[in-house]
Amino acid sequence: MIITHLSAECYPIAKVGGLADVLGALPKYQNELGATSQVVMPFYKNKYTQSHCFEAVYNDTILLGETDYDFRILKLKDHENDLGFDIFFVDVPELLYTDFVYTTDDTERFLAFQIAALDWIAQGDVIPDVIHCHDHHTGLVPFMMQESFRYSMLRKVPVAFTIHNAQYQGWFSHDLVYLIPEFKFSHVGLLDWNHSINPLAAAIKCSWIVTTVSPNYMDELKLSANGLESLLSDEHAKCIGILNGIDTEVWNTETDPLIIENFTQDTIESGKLKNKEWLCKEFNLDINRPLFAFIGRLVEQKGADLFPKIFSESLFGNDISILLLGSGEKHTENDLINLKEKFPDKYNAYIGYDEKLSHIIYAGADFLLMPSRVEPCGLNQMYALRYGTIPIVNNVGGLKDTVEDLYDGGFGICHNGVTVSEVCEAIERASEFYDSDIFKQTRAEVMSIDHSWHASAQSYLNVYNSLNPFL
Ligand SMILES: Nc1ncnc2c1ncn2[C@@H]1O[C@H](COP(=O)(O)OP(=O)(O)O[C@H]2O[C@H](CO)[C@@H](O)[C@H](O)[C@H]2O)[C@@H](O)[C@H]1O
Repeated sequence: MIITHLSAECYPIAKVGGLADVLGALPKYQNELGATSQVVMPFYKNKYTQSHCFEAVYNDTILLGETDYDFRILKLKDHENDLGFDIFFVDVPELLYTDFVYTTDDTERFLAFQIAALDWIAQGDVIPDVIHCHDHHTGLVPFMMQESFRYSMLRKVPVAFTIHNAQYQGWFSHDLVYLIPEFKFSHVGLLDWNHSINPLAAAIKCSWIVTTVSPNYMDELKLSANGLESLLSDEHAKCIGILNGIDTEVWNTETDPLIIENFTQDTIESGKLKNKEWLCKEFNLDINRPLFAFIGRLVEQKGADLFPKIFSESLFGNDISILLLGSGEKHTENDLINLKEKFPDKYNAYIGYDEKLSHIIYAGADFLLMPSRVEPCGLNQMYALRYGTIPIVNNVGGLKDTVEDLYDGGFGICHNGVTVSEVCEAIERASEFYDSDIFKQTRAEVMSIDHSWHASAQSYLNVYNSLNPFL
């Protein structure tokens, strides 16, 4: 079975968030199960693309509205590829070769990506058995495969679509409809949602199957999906939730080259201590206090707007330390920077993106905070568990599917709702747990919870098979 994934991100080539982690792992695990799974993504200007070798496998021109753009399909050279899957890049130098994955003007960029990818796939000798699109940046692919005259040869190819985050939908004005390769205009309604062209909505309408990244998020979307609730309810028969996994080769405390000291379940205490020591030294925190951490995008979805208040209150009332790694909304970043002055030896923040630091924090922290208002799956809590760090989570989405509260015989701390008092109370519970007899035993035990991709990669293969039993 040949599966072609289309995505804007893929780890380790270009990562903004969890989408990249999924694309960097799922194809590898699918290949281990006997499939031929590959990724197609844009060619950005970054450290990875500038330090690796690529070969051009296709050259052509796309027409975007009235403008021609030359493009190439590049393949990462085999001898440089240790990803576990083939990866192809759509190189449209004028639009996609930018320093950042996302910019303020992404409509044309990602349309160019989708059209060039489909042009290349459509002319190929080997048409994939399944095309699997991820998030709104690839949301017009299912529509174009079904409706654009140019791609009529792809009409019978099953197309799966995964919603990693329904908050972002890629809306643009109908004035730009001329950018989409020609289709029967009476079908324009398939692109529309509330008087805009909505790539996420179009993908839900036109894909053969729609998946989300946890079962619970699938249920939640019917009630809250940033305006798409009724569409998801109407289309529920082709919707299914499959829990994300994590790449247990990358996220392995025994071999992780990014952490200060490697450790196993047997050496967890000394291993975590060495990583915590490094963090405390680097960020001027007291090693004897329980260390609470947050890693992620500083946006409302993650509860970040409340962090200044939550942190102030918790640090004032408890003998704890808090360390934050993240970037996002500027006013939140500023508030979080200013807070350092108030609690110089109990709190610190690194505003920015740092993969290595994130690994050390998962390894060295005692607790990981995830007060997300919405969390389609969440990978951080699974990385935390694997690194012996207890997650403190709001009971939503994939967090509900993966974290069981201590009160229910589980191993984590769950709260219901994202308010300052709910989260502060959860932090207090965690501090008490830190001092209890079972804390060390629990954190060693959680390391062996299996969240690897094995089961979920198979679930995706089963889904593809259900679309075409002859695969
Ligand atoms: N400043 C920083 N420095 C270093 N690393 C950082 C970082 N900020 C974030 N990260 C890393 O980015 C990833 C974030 O993954 P998540 O799945 O938690 O969130 P995200 O909201 O991006 O993903 C969306 O897609 C994924 C994948 O489906 C869903 O799990 C999730 O719920 C959904 O919101 C983790 O690997 C984390 O360590």
